[in-house]
Amino acid sequence: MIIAIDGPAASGKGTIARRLAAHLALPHLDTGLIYRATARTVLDNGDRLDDPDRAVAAARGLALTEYDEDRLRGAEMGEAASVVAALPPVREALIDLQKTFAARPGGAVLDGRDIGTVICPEADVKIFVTARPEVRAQRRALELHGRGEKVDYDVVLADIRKRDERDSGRSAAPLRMAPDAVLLDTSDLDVEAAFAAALAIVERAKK
Ligand SMILES: Nc1ncnc2c1ncn2[C@@H]1O[C@H](COP(=O)(O)OP(=O)(O)OP(=O)(O)O)[C@@H](O)[C@H]1O
Ligand SMILES: Nc1ccn([C@@H]2O[C@H](COP(=O)(O)O)[C@@H](O)[C@H]2O)c(=O)n1
Repeated sequence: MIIAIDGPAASGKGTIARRLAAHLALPHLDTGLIYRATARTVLDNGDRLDDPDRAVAAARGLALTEYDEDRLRGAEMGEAASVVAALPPVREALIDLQKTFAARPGGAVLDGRDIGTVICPEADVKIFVTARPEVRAQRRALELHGRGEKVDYDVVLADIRKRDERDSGRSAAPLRMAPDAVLLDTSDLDVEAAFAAALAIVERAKK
C-alpha cells in the first residue's frame, strides 16, 4: 500500500507519516529531507541556492543514508530547501529516487508537498494534512526551542507564511491538495488524535 501525505510546513504530516509507517510496518520517506540535504550541500559548497546547475549537481550526488537530521531539521535549512525546491531541474533530478522508494514491495509512506499530485498520483491513500498558520508556528517554535535554537514566535510565523507562499506559488509541482486526497485539519487535534484520524482514513481506504 502506498500512502501519500502532503501539507504545508509544520502541519504535522511528518509526525503522522512516521506513526502510520511504524503502525503498518511500512518504510517511510520524509521527502522534505531530500530538499533540505540538497540545500545543505549547495550552501556547504559555497554556491548560490538559486543556481540551477549547482543545485542539480548537489541533488544528483545525494545518498539517502547521508542525512544528518539534526542540522537538516533547523529553520535555516527549511527556508533554503524551499528555494532549491522551486527550481524545476532540481525537482526533476529527485523524482526517480522518490518513485523508486515508493515502488518498494509492500508499499511505503511518503510525506512532502507533491506526493499525491506528482510522485505517487496512483497512491492508495492520499491525506492532505493542514493546520492554522498560528498553530503551526506555535508547534514549530516549541520544536525549535527544544532543539536549542533561539526562537521568536513572530519570526517563526512569518517564516511559515513565506514558505507556504513560495511552495504554493511556484510553477513546478506547487503545494496542492490532490483532488482525491482526504483533508485532515490537525489544528484542534493533539498528536494521538491526529494519528487516530489518519489511521481511520487509511482503514476506510482499505475497505
Ligand atoms: N497534532 C499535533 N499537536 C501538537 N503538536 C504536533 C502535532 N503534530 C505535530 N506536532 C509537532 O509539531 C511540530 C511539526 O510537526 P511535523 O514535523 O510533523 O510537521 P511537518 O508538517 O512534517 O513539518 P515540515 O514540513 O516542516 O517538515 C513537531 O514538533 C511535532 O512534534
Ligand atoms: N515533496 C516535497 C518536500 C519538500 N519540499 C520543499 O522542501 C522544503 C522543506 O520541506 P519540509 O517538509 O522538510 O519542511 C519545503 O518548504 C518545500 O519547499 C518540496 O518542494 N517538495
